Amino acid sequence: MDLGRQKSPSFVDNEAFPHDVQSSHENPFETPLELESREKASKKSVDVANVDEGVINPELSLSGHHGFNDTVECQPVSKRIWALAASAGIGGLLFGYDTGVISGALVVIGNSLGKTITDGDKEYITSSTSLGALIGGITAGALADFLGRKPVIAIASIIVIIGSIVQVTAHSLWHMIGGRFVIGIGVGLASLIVPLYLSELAPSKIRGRLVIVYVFLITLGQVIAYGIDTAFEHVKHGWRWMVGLAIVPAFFQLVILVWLPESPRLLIKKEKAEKAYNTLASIYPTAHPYEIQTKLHLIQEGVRDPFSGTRLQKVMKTLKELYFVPSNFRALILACSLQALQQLSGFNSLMYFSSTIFQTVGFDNPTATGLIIAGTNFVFTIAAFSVIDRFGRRLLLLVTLLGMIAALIVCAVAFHFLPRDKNGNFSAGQSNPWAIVILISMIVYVASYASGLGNLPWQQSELFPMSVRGLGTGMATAVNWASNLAIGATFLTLMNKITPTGTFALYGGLCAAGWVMSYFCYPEFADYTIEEISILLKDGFGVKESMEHLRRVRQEHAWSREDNQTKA
Ligand SMILES: O[C@H]1[C@H](O)[C@@H](O)[C@H](O)[C@@H](O)[C@H]1O
Repeated sequence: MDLGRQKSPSFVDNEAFPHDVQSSHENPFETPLELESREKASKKSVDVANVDEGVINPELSLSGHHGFNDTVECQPVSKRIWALAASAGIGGLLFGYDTGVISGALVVIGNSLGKTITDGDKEYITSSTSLGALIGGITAGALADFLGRKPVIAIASIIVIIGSIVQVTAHSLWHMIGGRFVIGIGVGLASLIVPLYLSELAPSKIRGRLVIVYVFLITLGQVIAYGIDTAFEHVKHGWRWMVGLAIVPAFFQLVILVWLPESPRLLIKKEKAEKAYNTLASIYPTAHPYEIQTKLHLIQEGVRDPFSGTRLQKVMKTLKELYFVPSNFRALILACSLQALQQLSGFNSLMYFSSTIFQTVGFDNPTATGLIIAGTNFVFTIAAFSVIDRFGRRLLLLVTLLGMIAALIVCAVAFHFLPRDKNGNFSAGQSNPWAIVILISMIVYVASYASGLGNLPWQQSELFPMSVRGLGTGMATAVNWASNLAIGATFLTLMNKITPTGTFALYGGLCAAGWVMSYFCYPEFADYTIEEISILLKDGFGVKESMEHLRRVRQEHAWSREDNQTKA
Protein backbone atom coordinates (compact mmCIF):
# COMPACT_ATOMS: atom_id res chain seq x y z
CA MET A 1 0.00 0.00 0.00
CA ASP A 2 1.09 3.46 -0.68
CA LEU A 3 2.38 4.67 2.58
CA GLY A 4 4.15 7.80 1.42
CA ARG A 5 5.21 10.00 4.33
CA GLN A 6 3.59 13.22 3.17
CA LYS A 7 0.75 14.40 5.38
CA SER A 8 -2.75 14.14 3.91
CA PRO A 9 -4.74 17.36 3.94
CA SER A 10 -7.49 16.83 6.47
CA PHE A 11 -11.03 17.40 5.25
CA VAL A 12 -12.63 15.22 7.87
CA ASP A 13 -15.85 16.47 9.32
CA ASN A 14 -15.60 15.34 12.90
CA GLU A 15 -19.35 15.57 13.38
CA ALA A 16 -19.88 13.11 10.58
CA PHE A 17 -17.09 10.89 11.88
CA PRO A 18 -17.49 11.15 15.60
CA HIS A 19 -15.24 8.21 16.47
CA ASP A 20 -11.68 9.31 16.68
CA VAL A 21 -10.16 7.31 13.87
CA GLN A 22 -7.38 9.81 13.63
CA SER A 23 -6.33 9.36 17.17
CA SER A 24 -2.60 9.41 17.63
CA HIS A 25 -3.04 7.35 20.74
CA GLU A 26 -0.29 4.77 20.73
CA ASN A 27 -1.20 1.25 21.67
CA PRO A 28 1.86 -0.57 23.02
CA PHE A 29 0.44 -3.92 21.83
CA GLU A 30 -0.25 -2.68 18.33
CA THR A 31 1.20 -4.82 15.58
CA PRO A 32 2.79 -3.15 12.53
CA LEU A 33 -0.26 -4.10 10.52
CA GLU A 34 -2.67 -2.65 13.05
CA LEU A 35 -0.61 0.50 13.09
CA GLU A 36 -0.84 0.68 9.34
CA SER A 37 -4.61 0.26 9.56
CA ARG A 38 -4.79 3.17 11.98
CA GLU A 39 -2.73 5.24 9.62
CA LYS A 40 -4.94 4.32 6.72
CA ALA A 41 -7.85 5.59 8.77
CA SER A 42 -6.13 8.91 9.21
CA LYS A 43 -5.70 9.16 5.45
CA LYS A 44 -9.31 8.51 4.63
CA SER A 45 -10.08 12.21 4.90
CA VAL A 46 -9.02 12.85 1.33
CA ASP A 47 -11.21 10.11 -0.01
CA VAL A 48 -14.40 10.88 1.83
CA ALA A 49 -14.19 14.60 1.34
CA ASN A 50 -16.03 14.61 -1.94
CA VAL A 51 -18.75 12.19 -1.04
CA ASP A 52 -22.26 13.14 -0.04
CA GLU A 53 -23.39 11.21 2.97
CA GLY A 54 -25.08 8.00 1.96
CA VAL A 55 -24.35 8.39 -1.74
CA ILE A 56 -21.81 6.07 -3.19
CA ASN A 57 -19.68 7.30 -5.97
CA PRO A 58 -18.09 4.16 -7.38
CA GLU A 59 -15.15 5.99 -8.83
CA LEU A 60 -14.29 7.57 -5.55
CA SER A 61 -14.88 4.47 -3.51
CA LEU A 62 -12.63 2.48 -5.77
CA SER A 63 -9.84 4.95 -5.69
CA GLY A 64 -7.32 3.71 -3.13
CA HIS A 65 -4.49 1.24 -3.30
CA HIS A 66 -5.02 -1.30 -6.04
CA GLY A 67 -8.14 0.71 -6.82
CA PHE A 68 -9.83 0.18 -3.44
CA ASN A 69 -10.56 2.49 -0.61
CA ASP A 70 -12.12 0.31 2.01
CA THR A 71 -12.00 2.59 5.03
CA VAL A 72 -14.39 0.56 7.17
CA GLU A 73 -11.53 -1.90 7.48
CA CYS A 74 -9.74 0.69 9.60
CA GLN A 75 -12.55 0.87 12.12
CA PRO A 76 -12.53 -0.91 15.47
CA VAL A 77 -14.13 -4.32 15.25
CA SER A 78 -16.87 -5.44 17.61
CA LYS A 79 -15.94 -8.13 20.13
CA ARG A 80 -18.98 -9.94 18.78
CA ILE A 81 -16.86 -11.16 15.88
CA TRP A 82 -14.94 -13.43 18.25
CA ALA A 83 -18.18 -14.87 19.63
CA LEU A 84 -19.29 -15.52 16.06
CA ALA A 85 -15.98 -17.18 15.26
CA ALA A 86 -16.22 -19.41 18.31
CA SER A 87 -19.80 -20.40 17.50
CA ALA A 88 -19.22 -21.12 13.83
CA GLY A 89 -15.96 -22.77 14.77
CA ILE A 90 -17.78 -25.57 16.58
CA GLY A 91 -17.71 -27.07 13.09
CA GLY A 92 -13.95 -27.20 13.62
CA LEU A 93 -14.46 -28.96 16.93
CA LEU A 94 -16.51 -31.60 15.13
CA PHE A 95 -13.84 -32.01 12.48
CA GLY A 96 -11.15 -32.39 15.14
CA TYR A 97 -13.10 -34.74 17.37
CA ASP A 98 -14.16 -37.04 14.56
CA THR A 99 -10.70 -37.32 13.06
CA GLY A 100 -8.82 -37.53 16.37
CA VAL A 101 -11.01 -40.04 18.14
CA ILE A 102 -10.11 -42.92 15.86
CA SER A 103 -6.50 -43.12 17.12
CA GLY A 104 -7.48 -44.40 20.57
CA ALA A 105 -10.51 -46.31 19.33
CA LEU A 106 -8.35 -48.39 16.98
CA VAL A 107 -6.14 -49.76 19.75
CA VAL A 108 -9.05 -50.96 21.91
CA ILE A 109 -11.61 -52.00 19.32
CA GLY A 110 -10.17 -55.54 19.50
CA ASN A 111 -12.64 -58.07 18.06
CA SER A 112 -15.88 -56.21 18.77
CA LEU A 113 -16.53 -55.91 15.05
CA GLY A 114 -16.82 -59.68 14.70
CA LYS A 115 -13.12 -60.21 13.87
CA THR A 116 -9.72 -59.08 15.14
CA ILE A 117 -8.88 -56.03 13.10
CA THR A 118 -5.67 -56.02 11.10
CA ASP A 119 -3.50 -53.11 9.97
CA GLY A 120 -5.32 -53.22 6.62
CA ASP A 121 -8.72 -52.97 8.38
CA LYS A 122 -7.41 -50.02 10.39
CA GLU A 123 -6.45 -48.28 7.17
CA TYR A 124 -9.94 -48.91 5.74
CA ILE A 125 -11.65 -47.56 8.86
CA THR A 126 -9.49 -44.45 8.87
CA SER A 127 -9.53 -43.73 5.19
CA SER A 128 -13.29 -44.19 4.82
CA THR A 129 -13.65 -40.96 6.82
CA SER A 130 -11.20 -39.24 4.50
CA LEU A 131 -13.09 -40.54 1.46
CA GLY A 132 -16.40 -39.26 2.89
CA ALA A 133 -14.74 -35.94 3.68
CA LEU A 134 -13.41 -35.77 0.13
CA ILE A 135 -16.95 -36.12 -1.21
CA GLY A 136 -18.27 -33.62 1.37
CA GLY A 137 -15.51 -31.16 0.52
CA ILE A 138 -16.19 -31.39 -3.23
CA THR A 139 -19.91 -30.75 -2.85
CA ALA A 140 -19.70 -28.13 -0.10
CA GLY A 141 -18.67 -25.22 -2.32
CA ALA A 142 -21.54 -25.63 -4.78
CA LEU A 143 -24.01 -26.30 -1.95
CA ALA A 144 -22.80 -23.21 -0.11
CA ASP A 145 -23.36 -21.01 -3.15
CA PHE A 146 -26.76 -22.56 -3.77
CA LEU A 147 -28.21 -22.82 -0.24
CA GLY A 148 -26.15 -20.31 1.70
CA ARG A 149 -23.36 -20.78 4.23
CA LYS A 150 -25.51 -21.40 7.32
CA PRO A 151 -27.68 -24.19 5.89
CA VAL A 152 -24.55 -26.11 4.92
CA ILE A 153 -23.21 -25.82 8.48
CA ALA A 154 -26.55 -27.27 9.66
CA ILE A 155 -26.42 -30.13 7.15
CA ALA A 156 -22.87 -30.98 8.25
CA SER A 157 -23.96 -31.24 11.90
CA ILE A 158 -26.95 -33.45 11.06
CA ILE A 159 -24.78 -35.79 8.99
CA VAL A 160 -22.27 -36.04 11.85
CA ILE A 161 -25.08 -37.01 14.23
CA ILE A 162 -26.27 -39.73 11.82
CA GLY A 163 -22.72 -41.00 11.28
CA SER A 164 -22.10 -41.20 15.02
CA ILE A 165 -25.25 -43.26 15.55
CA VAL A 166 -24.23 -45.65 12.77
CA GLN A 167 -20.79 -46.12 14.37
CA VAL A 168 -22.07 -46.64 17.90
CA THR A 169 -24.34 -49.43 16.69
CA ALA A 170 -21.67 -51.10 14.51
CA HIS A 171 -21.11 -54.85 15.00
CA SER A 172 -19.27 -55.58 11.78
CA LEU A 173 -16.27 -54.09 10.04
CA TRP A 174 -18.27 -52.79 7.08
CA HIS A 175 -20.95 -51.31 9.33
CA MET A 176 -18.20 -49.37 11.12
CA ILE A 177 -16.59 -48.35 7.83
CA GLY A 178 -20.03 -47.12 6.66
CA GLY A 179 -20.44 -45.01 9.82
CA ARG A 180 -16.95 -43.55 9.45
CA PHE A 181 -17.74 -42.75 5.82
CA VAL A 182 -20.98 -40.91 6.70
CA ILE A 183 -19.28 -38.92 9.44
CA GLY A 184 -16.55 -38.07 6.94
CA ILE A 185 -19.11 -36.41 4.66
CA GLY A 186 -20.16 -34.13 7.54
CA VAL A 187 -16.54 -33.39 8.40
CA GLY A 188 -15.74 -32.58 4.75
CA LEU A 189 -18.67 -30.18 4.50
CA ALA A 190 -17.67 -28.47 7.76
CA SER A 191 -14.04 -28.29 6.70
CA LEU A 192 -14.92 -26.12 3.73
CA ILE A 193 -17.85 -24.12 4.91
CA VAL A 194 -16.65 -22.93 8.31
CA PRO A 195 -13.42 -21.21 7.20
CA LEU A 196 -15.23 -19.84 4.15
CA TYR A 197 -17.93 -18.35 6.34
CA LEU A 198 -15.40 -16.95 8.81
CA SER A 199 -13.20 -15.33 6.21
CA GLU A 200 -16.24 -13.68 4.63
CA LEU A 201 -17.23 -12.14 7.95
CA ALA A 202 -13.72 -11.18 8.97
CA PRO A 203 -12.17 -7.73 8.64
CA SER A 204 -8.86 -8.13 6.79
CA LYS A 205 -6.72 -7.07 9.74
CA ILE A 206 -7.91 -10.01 11.86
CA ARG A 207 -8.87 -12.42 9.10
CA GLY A 208 -5.78 -14.55 9.63
CA ARG A 209 -6.42 -14.88 13.34
CA LEU A 210 -10.12 -15.52 12.87
CA VAL A 211 -9.52 -18.48 10.58
CA ILE A 212 -6.98 -19.77 13.10
CA VAL A 213 -9.76 -19.79 15.70
CA TYR A 214 -11.28 -22.45 13.49
CA VAL A 215 -8.07 -24.49 13.25
CA PHE A 216 -7.61 -23.94 16.98
CA LEU A 217 -11.02 -25.55 17.51
CA ILE A 218 -10.07 -28.47 15.24
CA THR A 219 -7.02 -29.13 17.36
CA LEU A 220 -9.03 -28.63 20.56
CA GLY A 221 -11.47 -31.21 19.22
CA GLN A 222 -8.55 -33.57 18.68
CA VAL A 223 -7.26 -33.02 22.22
CA ILE A 224 -10.73 -33.67 23.64
CA ALA A 225 -10.99 -36.78 21.48
CA TYR A 226 -7.63 -38.07 22.77
CA GLY A 227 -8.69 -37.20 26.34
CA ILE A 228 -11.95 -39.13 25.92
CA ASP A 229 -9.98 -42.00 24.33
CA THR A 230 -7.72 -42.09 27.39
CA ALA A 231 -10.69 -41.92 29.78
CA PHE A 232 -12.58 -44.75 28.07
CA GLU A 233 -9.56 -46.88 27.18
CA HIS A 234 -10.22 -49.40 29.95
CA VAL A 235 -14.02 -49.19 29.95
CA LYS A 236 -15.96 -52.10 28.46
CA HIS A 237 -17.17 -51.09 24.96
CA GLY A 238 -15.39 -47.80 25.65
CA TRP A 239 -14.75 -47.24 21.94
CA ARG A 240 -18.51 -46.91 21.37
CA TRP A 241 -18.54 -44.02 23.85
CA MET A 242 -15.53 -42.54 22.10
CA VAL A 243 -17.19 -42.41 18.69
CA GLY A 244 -20.69 -41.68 20.03
CA LEU A 245 -19.78 -38.55 21.96
CA ALA A 246 -19.31 -36.73 18.62
CA ILE A 247 -23.06 -36.15 18.81
CA VAL A 248 -22.57 -33.55 21.57
CA PRO A 249 -20.73 -30.80 19.61
CA ALA A 250 -22.84 -31.51 16.51
CA PHE A 251 -26.01 -30.95 18.46
CA PHE A 252 -24.55 -27.85 20.09
CA GLN A 253 -23.62 -26.44 16.70
CA LEU A 254 -27.17 -26.93 15.40
CA VAL A 255 -28.64 -25.02 18.33
CA ILE A 256 -26.16 -22.16 18.16
CA LEU A 257 -26.64 -21.73 14.42
CA VAL A 258 -29.95 -19.98 15.03
CA TRP A 259 -28.04 -16.95 16.37
CA LEU A 260 -25.45 -16.69 13.62
CA PRO A 261 -25.88 -14.16 10.81
CA GLU A 262 -25.57 -15.23 7.17
CA SER A 263 -22.36 -14.10 5.42
CA PRO A 264 -22.72 -10.51 4.13
CA ARG A 265 -21.17 -11.51 0.83
CA LEU A 266 -23.78 -14.22 0.34
CA LEU A 267 -26.59 -11.87 1.41
CA ILE A 268 -25.51 -9.34 -1.18
CA LYS A 269 -25.37 -12.06 -3.78
CA LYS A 270 -28.95 -12.96 -2.88
CA GLU A 271 -29.88 -9.27 -3.02
CA LYS A 272 -30.57 -8.91 0.70
CA ALA A 273 -28.58 -5.72 1.07
CA GLU A 274 -30.36 -4.51 4.18
CA LYS A 275 -29.53 -7.65 6.13
CA ALA A 276 -25.95 -7.44 4.88
CA TYR A 277 -25.82 -3.83 6.04
CA ASN A 278 -27.03 -4.78 9.52
CA THR A 279 -24.50 -7.58 9.81
CA LEU A 280 -21.64 -5.29 8.82
CA ALA A 281 -22.92 -2.57 11.15
CA SER A 282 -22.81 -5.04 14.03
CA ILE A 283 -19.23 -6.01 13.15
CA TYR A 284 -18.08 -2.38 12.84
CA PRO A 285 -20.27 -0.70 15.45
CA THR A 286 -18.54 2.69 15.26
CA ALA A 287 -18.29 2.93 11.47
CA HIS A 288 -20.02 5.73 9.63
CA PRO A 289 -22.97 4.60 7.45
CA TYR A 290 -21.07 5.88 4.45
CA GLU A 291 -18.18 3.52 5.17
CA ILE A 292 -20.48 0.54 5.51
CA GLN A 293 -22.18 1.43 2.26
CA THR A 294 -18.82 1.70 0.56
CA LYS A 295 -17.95 -1.73 1.88
CA LEU A 296 -21.28 -3.08 0.62
CA HIS A 297 -20.52 -1.56 -2.74
CA LEU A 298 -17.10 -3.16 -2.86
CA ILE A 299 -18.57 -6.51 -1.91
CA GLN A 300 -21.21 -6.01 -4.59
CA GLU A 301 -18.47 -5.45 -7.15
CA GLY A 302 -16.83 -8.65 -5.99
CA VAL A 303 -19.95 -10.81 -6.00
CA ARG A 304 -21.58 -9.54 -9.17
CA ASP A 305 -22.57 -12.67 -11.07
CA PRO A 306 -20.72 -12.22 -14.33
CA PHE A 307 -22.47 -15.14 -15.99
CA SER A 308 -25.91 -15.70 -17.38
CA GLY A 309 -27.57 -18.86 -18.68
CA THR A 310 -28.61 -22.20 -17.20
CA ARG A 311 -27.03 -23.61 -14.04
CA LEU A 312 -24.82 -25.96 -16.06
CA GLN A 313 -23.71 -23.13 -18.32
CA LYS A 314 -22.88 -21.06 -15.24
CA VAL A 315 -20.85 -23.90 -13.73
CA MET A 316 -18.95 -24.29 -16.99
CA LYS A 317 -18.30 -20.56 -17.16
CA THR A 318 -17.16 -20.52 -13.53
CA LEU A 319 -14.79 -23.40 -14.28
CA LYS A 320 -13.49 -21.49 -17.28
CA GLU A 321 -13.02 -18.39 -15.17
CA LEU A 322 -11.20 -20.39 -12.50
CA TYR A 323 -8.82 -22.02 -14.96
CA PHE A 324 -8.35 -19.33 -17.59
CA VAL A 325 -8.24 -16.10 -15.61
CA PRO A 326 -4.55 -16.05 -14.62
CA SER A 327 -5.03 -14.60 -11.12
CA ASN A 328 -7.70 -17.22 -10.34
CA PHE A 329 -5.58 -20.04 -11.68
CA ARG A 330 -2.61 -18.90 -9.60
CA ALA A 331 -4.87 -18.75 -6.57
CA LEU A 332 -5.99 -22.30 -7.33
CA ILE A 333 -2.41 -23.52 -7.66
CA LEU A 334 -1.47 -21.92 -4.34
CA ALA A 335 -4.54 -23.15 -2.47
CA CYS A 336 -4.33 -26.71 -3.80
CA SER A 337 -0.58 -27.13 -3.38
CA LEU A 338 -0.64 -25.83 0.18
CA GLN A 339 -3.50 -28.15 1.09
CA ALA A 340 -1.68 -31.08 -0.53
CA LEU A 341 1.51 -30.19 1.32
CA GLN A 342 -0.35 -29.98 4.62
CA GLN A 343 -1.45 -33.59 4.26
CA LEU A 344 1.52 -35.09 2.41
CA SER A 345 3.79 -33.81 5.17
CA GLY A 346 2.43 -36.86 6.99
CA PHE A 347 1.04 -35.11 10.06
CA ASN A 348 -2.21 -37.04 10.13
CA SER A 349 -0.46 -40.38 10.20
CA LEU A 350 0.48 -39.29 13.72
CA MET A 351 -2.99 -37.95 14.40
CA TYR A 352 -4.70 -41.17 13.33
CA PHE A 353 -2.11 -43.73 14.32
CA SER A 354 0.01 -42.21 17.08
CA SER A 355 -1.42 -44.62 19.65
CA THR A 356 -0.63 -47.52 17.29
CA ILE A 357 2.91 -46.14 16.69
CA PHE A 358 3.62 -45.70 20.40
CA GLN A 359 2.22 -49.17 21.08
CA THR A 360 4.65 -50.58 18.45
CA VAL A 361 7.60 -48.62 19.84
CA GLY A 362 6.87 -50.06 23.29
CA PHE A 363 5.26 -47.24 25.29
CA ASP A 364 3.19 -48.51 28.25
CA ASN A 365 0.36 -46.02 27.79
CA PRO A 366 0.16 -45.45 24.04
CA THR A 367 -3.11 -43.50 24.07
CA ALA A 368 -1.94 -41.17 26.82
CA THR A 369 1.38 -40.69 24.96
CA GLY A 370 -0.63 -39.89 21.85
CA LEU A 371 -2.31 -37.16 23.87
CA ILE A 372 1.08 -35.39 23.93
CA ILE A 373 0.94 -35.19 20.11
CA ALA A 374 -2.59 -33.79 20.05
CA GLY A 375 -1.74 -31.45 22.95
CA THR A 376 1.37 -30.08 21.20
CA ASN A 377 -0.65 -29.50 18.04
CA PHE A 378 -3.21 -27.60 20.06
CA VAL A 379 -0.75 -25.46 22.03
CA PHE A 380 1.27 -24.44 18.96
CA THR A 381 -1.85 -23.58 17.02
CA ILE A 382 -2.47 -21.00 19.74
CA ALA A 383 1.10 -19.76 19.26
CA ALA A 384 0.41 -19.34 15.53
CA PHE A 385 -2.63 -17.29 16.45
CA SER A 386 -0.52 -14.69 18.19
CA VAL A 387 2.11 -14.41 15.46
CA ILE A 388 0.41 -14.92 12.09
CA ASP A 389 -0.63 -11.32 11.47
CA ARG A 390 2.60 -10.01 13.00
CA PHE A 391 5.18 -12.20 11.19
CA GLY A 392 3.09 -12.78 8.11
CA ARG A 393 2.17 -16.07 6.51
CA ARG A 394 5.19 -16.54 4.24
CA LEU A 395 7.90 -16.26 6.87
CA LEU A 396 5.94 -18.48 9.22
CA LEU A 397 5.56 -21.13 6.55
CA LEU A 398 9.19 -21.15 5.43
CA VAL A 399 10.64 -21.26 8.95
CA THR A 400 8.28 -23.89 10.33
CA LEU A 401 8.73 -26.14 7.29
CA LEU A 402 12.46 -26.22 8.07
CA GLY A 403 11.62 -27.32 11.62
CA MET A 404 9.43 -30.12 10.27
CA ILE A 405 12.11 -31.34 7.86
CA ALA A 406 14.78 -31.41 10.59
CA ALA A 407 12.51 -33.26 13.03
CA LEU A 408 11.49 -35.84 10.40
CA ILE A 409 15.14 -36.58 9.60
CA VAL A 410 15.93 -37.10 13.31
CA CYS A 411 12.86 -39.31 13.69
CA ALA A 412 13.86 -41.42 10.67
CA VAL A 413 17.38 -41.88 12.07
CA ALA A 414 16.09 -42.76 15.57
CA PHE A 415 13.79 -45.46 14.17
CA HIS A 416 16.81 -46.90 12.38
CA PHE A 417 18.66 -47.37 15.67
CA LEU A 418 15.70 -48.54 17.76
CA PRO A 419 16.49 -52.16 18.81
CA ARG A 420 14.36 -55.00 17.38
CA ASP A 421 13.88 -58.63 18.50
CA LYS A 422 14.60 -61.57 16.21
CA ASN A 423 11.06 -61.36 14.72
CA GLY A 424 11.75 -57.82 13.64
CA ASN A 425 9.47 -56.21 16.26
CA PHE A 426 10.72 -53.24 18.25
CA SER A 427 11.80 -54.55 21.62
CA ALA A 428 13.40 -51.71 23.53
CA GLY A 429 10.53 -50.27 25.58
CA GLN A 430 9.82 -46.68 26.47
CA SER A 431 12.99 -46.02 28.46
CA ASN A 432 15.30 -46.67 25.51
CA PRO A 433 17.05 -43.41 24.51
CA TRP A 434 16.03 -43.87 20.84
CA ALA A 435 12.38 -44.23 21.87
CA ILE A 436 12.71 -40.94 23.71
CA VAL A 437 14.40 -39.31 20.70
CA ILE A 438 11.46 -40.49 18.57
CA LEU A 439 8.98 -38.94 20.97
CA ILE A 440 10.90 -35.65 21.17
CA SER A 441 11.38 -35.39 17.41
CA MET A 442 7.66 -36.02 16.90
CA ILE A 443 6.85 -33.25 19.36
CA VAL A 444 9.18 -30.83 17.51
CA TYR A 445 7.67 -31.91 14.20
CA VAL A 446 4.12 -31.39 15.44
CA ALA A 447 4.98 -28.03 17.05
CA SER A 448 6.46 -26.78 13.75
CA TYR A 449 3.53 -28.14 11.76
CA ALA A 450 0.95 -26.55 14.04
CA SER A 451 2.60 -23.12 13.89
CA GLY A 452 2.54 -23.00 10.10
CA LEU A 453 1.29 -25.66 7.75
CA GLY A 454 -1.49 -26.75 10.11
CA ASN A 455 -3.09 -23.32 9.75
CA LEU A 456 -2.09 -21.56 6.58
CA PRO A 457 -3.88 -23.69 3.96
CA TRP A 458 -7.20 -22.95 5.65
CA GLN A 459 -6.71 -19.27 4.85
CA GLN A 460 -7.59 -20.38 1.31
CA SER A 461 -10.85 -18.42 0.95
CA GLU A 462 -8.94 -15.14 0.88
CA LEU A 463 -7.21 -16.17 -2.34
CA PHE A 464 -10.29 -16.30 -4.55
CA PRO A 465 -12.68 -13.57 -5.71
CA MET A 466 -16.31 -14.27 -4.90
CA SER A 467 -17.21 -15.40 -8.42
CA VAL A 468 -15.02 -18.50 -8.14
CA ARG A 469 -14.60 -18.79 -4.37
CA GLY A 470 -17.01 -21.66 -3.80
CA LEU A 471 -15.49 -23.72 -6.59
CA GLY A 472 -11.89 -22.78 -5.85
CA THR A 473 -12.02 -23.52 -2.14
CA GLY A 474 -14.05 -26.65 -2.88
CA MET A 475 -11.27 -27.96 -5.11
CA ALA A 476 -8.55 -27.08 -2.63
CA THR A 477 -10.48 -28.77 0.18
CA ALA A 478 -10.93 -31.81 -2.04
CA VAL A 479 -7.16 -31.88 -2.60
CA ASN A 480 -6.69 -31.75 1.18
CA TRP A 481 -8.93 -34.76 1.72
CA ALA A 482 -7.59 -36.68 -1.26
CA SER A 483 -4.06 -36.28 0.08
CA ASN A 484 -5.31 -37.08 3.57
CA LEU A 485 -6.83 -40.26 2.13
CA ALA A 486 -3.54 -41.16 0.47
CA ILE A 487 -1.66 -40.75 3.75
CA GLY A 488 -4.23 -42.52 5.94
CA ALA A 489 -4.57 -45.43 3.51
CA THR A 490 -0.86 -46.05 3.13
CA PHE A 491 0.84 -45.17 6.41
CA LEU A 492 0.78 -48.57 8.14
CA THR A 493 1.59 -50.34 4.86
CA LEU A 494 4.53 -47.99 4.28
CA MET A 495 5.77 -48.59 7.83
CA ASN A 496 5.80 -52.35 7.07
CA LYS A 497 7.09 -52.17 3.50
CA ILE A 498 9.72 -49.41 3.55
CA THR A 499 10.27 -49.37 7.34
CA PRO A 500 9.51 -46.45 9.69
CA THR A 501 12.85 -44.88 8.71
CA GLY A 502 11.89 -44.91 5.02
CA THR A 503 8.37 -43.61 5.78
CA PHE A 504 9.49 -40.61 7.84
CA ALA A 505 12.31 -39.85 5.40
CA LEU A 506 9.73 -39.86 2.60
CA TYR A 507 7.60 -37.32 4.47
CA GLY A 508 10.76 -35.25 5.03
CA GLY A 509 11.47 -35.28 1.26
CA LEU A 510 7.91 -34.16 0.50
CA CYS A 511 8.25 -31.29 3.00
CA ALA A 512 11.53 -30.25 1.36
CA ALA A 513 9.85 -30.16 -2.06
CA GLY A 514 7.08 -28.08 -0.46
CA TRP A 515 9.65 -25.66 0.95
CA VAL A 516 11.14 -25.02 -2.50
CA MET A 517 7.70 -24.48 -4.00
CA SER A 518 6.66 -22.11 -1.20
CA TYR A 519 9.90 -20.15 -1.48
CA PHE A 520 9.29 -19.37 -5.16
CA CYS A 521 5.50 -19.09 -5.26
CA TYR A 522 3.96 -18.23 -1.90
CA PRO A 523 3.55 -14.45 -1.43
CA GLU A 524 2.83 -12.57 1.77
CA PHE A 525 -0.94 -12.02 1.95
CA ALA A 526 -1.17 -10.42 5.37
CA ASP A 527 -3.05 -7.13 5.33
CA TYR A 528 -4.32 -7.42 1.77
CA THR A 529 -8.10 -7.36 1.55
CA ILE A 530 -9.75 -10.25 -0.27
CA GLU A 531 -10.43 -7.91 -3.17
CA GLU A 532 -6.78 -6.81 -3.37
CA ILE A 533 -5.36 -10.34 -3.43
CA SER A 534 -6.73 -11.01 -6.93
CA ILE A 535 -4.92 -7.92 -8.12
CA LEU A 536 -1.69 -9.08 -6.49
CA LEU A 537 -1.91 -12.40 -8.34
CA LYS A 538 -2.73 -10.85 -11.70
CA ASP A 539 0.69 -10.87 -13.33
CA GLY A 540 2.54 -13.47 -11.32
CA PHE A 541 2.63 -14.91 -7.81
CA GLY A 542 3.48 -11.46 -6.48
CA VAL A 543 6.17 -12.77 -4.09
CA LYS A 544 8.48 -9.81 -4.69
CA GLU A 545 5.76 -7.21 -4.68
CA SER A 546 4.23 -8.52 -1.47
CA MET A 547 7.63 -8.57 0.25
CA GLU A 548 8.30 -5.00 -0.81
CA HIS A 549 4.92 -4.08 0.57
CA LEU A 550 5.75 -5.71 3.89
CA ARG A 551 9.11 -3.93 3.97
CA ARG A 552 7.36 -0.62 3.34
CA VAL A 553 4.87 -1.29 6.13
CA ARG A 554 7.67 -2.11 8.54
CA GLN A 555 9.66 0.94 7.53
CA GLU A 556 6.60 3.11 7.91
CA HIS A 557 6.04 1.60 11.32
CA ALA A 558 9.57 2.52 12.34
CA TRP A 559 9.04 6.07 11.05
CA SER A 560 5.77 6.42 12.93
CA ARG A 561 7.49 5.29 16.09
CA GLU A 562 10.17 7.92 15.55
CA ASP A 563 7.49 10.56 14.88
CA ASN A 564 5.61 9.62 18.01
CA GLN A 565 8.78 9.69 20.08
CA THR A 566 9.68 13.12 18.69
CA LYS A 567 6.17 14.40 19.49
CA ALA A 568 6.39 12.99 23.00
O1 LIG B 1 -5.48 -27.90 9.93
C1 LIG B 1 -5.89 -29.13 10.41
C2 LIG B 1 -5.18 -29.44 11.70
O2 LIG B 1 -3.84 -29.30 11.53
C3 LIG B 1 -5.50 -30.82 12.18
O3 LIG B 1 -4.76 -31.12 13.31
C4 LIG B 1 -5.30 -31.87 11.11
O4 LIG B 1 -5.72 -33.11 11.59
C5 LIG B 1 -6.05 -31.53 9.85
O5 LIG B 1 -5.83 -32.49 8.85
C6 LIG B 1 -5.66 -30.18 9.36
O6 LIG B 1 -6.39 -29.89 8.21
